[in-house]
Amino acid sequence: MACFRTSARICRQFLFNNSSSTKFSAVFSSPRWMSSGNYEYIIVEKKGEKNNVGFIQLNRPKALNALCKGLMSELDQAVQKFEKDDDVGCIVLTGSDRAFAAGADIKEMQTKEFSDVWRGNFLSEWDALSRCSKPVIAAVNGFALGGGCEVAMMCDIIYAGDKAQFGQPEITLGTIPGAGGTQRLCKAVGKSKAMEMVLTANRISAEEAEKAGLVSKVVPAAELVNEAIKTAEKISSFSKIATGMCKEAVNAGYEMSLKEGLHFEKRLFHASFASNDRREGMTAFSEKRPPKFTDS
Ligand SMILES: CCCCCCCCCCCCC/C=C/C(=O)SCCNC(=O)CCNC(=O)[C@H](O)C(C)(C)COP(=O)(O)OP(=O)(O)OC[C@H]1O[C@@H](n2cnc3c(N)ncnc32)[C@H](O)[C@@H]1OP(=O)(O)O
Repeated sequence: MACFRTSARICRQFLFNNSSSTKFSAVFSSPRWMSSGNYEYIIVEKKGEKNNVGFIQLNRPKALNALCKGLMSELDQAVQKFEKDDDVGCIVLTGSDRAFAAGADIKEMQTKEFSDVWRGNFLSEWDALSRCSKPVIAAVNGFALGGGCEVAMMCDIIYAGDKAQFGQPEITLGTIPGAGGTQRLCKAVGKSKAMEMVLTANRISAEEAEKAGLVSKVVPAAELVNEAIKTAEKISSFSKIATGMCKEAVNAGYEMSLKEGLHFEKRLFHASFASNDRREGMTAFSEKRPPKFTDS
């Protein structure tokens, strides 16, 4: 509500100063005004004692956070906004108690034809999440199915509430996962479990997901978001250059041979010696005081 009052005040002030209608329409059509926190499908806030955690909550409860075009485009916008925000060191992405996201919007996809998705390269534009240089924690309660599970796997860490369920049920719809479900899932849980999940549409529980390596922590559902924010605050307290390098090195390991990955890691380690934060971190240790990381 506060953000709406601010926007309204800005508009009143602008209108007072600029009476011409062309300028009026410029204000209401300007992307900045539209993306000043007025989202239809998500809630976007900064959280943590130092306001250094970017918090995005999928908020389309009537459709169990089904990933429609509007939601995915708002999610893309919000991730890009936090990517550029120097105060934010880590992002938390969550849904509702009942659903993180029950998949891509089936009703929206139902009428699409092959030529639409092929020529339009459907889904290719929504990659801000997987390209984000800052760590992203998925806090999953309830259903993470299809595209919902895929979005969670685009994140760097998955925390699950104890009632969470993960699955790739696309085969029940006569299709297959289309945003990493056959690729990232395989790397996370191994071929056999991944193949079983995509071929049978069987869901796995939070405990099974943790046992299989898809999830790094299971907590009581009610504590999930706070636990994720706590971890995000800790990550945000470190050097943003070092956390970005850690994320890049781990993800590069997915794509490279061990030899290439070790080389890439070593070169990033060497590069960290060019940062003020590395100098500050090692000096603070020797002087027995907490470091003050300032690189952004
Ligand atoms: C930075 C940008 C990032 C973006 C990333 C982009 C990529 C990611 C997205 C693209 C992925 C492409 C490939 C993926 C494809 C899919 O995901 S296909 C869908 C896979 N999911 C499913 O098959 C699950 C479908 N839902 C269900 O099986 C059930 O709803 C349920 C989850 C088991 C819950 O059942 P129940 O408790 O009985 O509730 P319902 O009555 O079924 O549902 C409540 C309402 O929600 C609607 N709904 C649920 N899921 C969807 C959905 N996937 N799409 C659209 N709508 C859905 C459901 O229809 C109900 O609504 P009403 O009918 O209006 O009451």
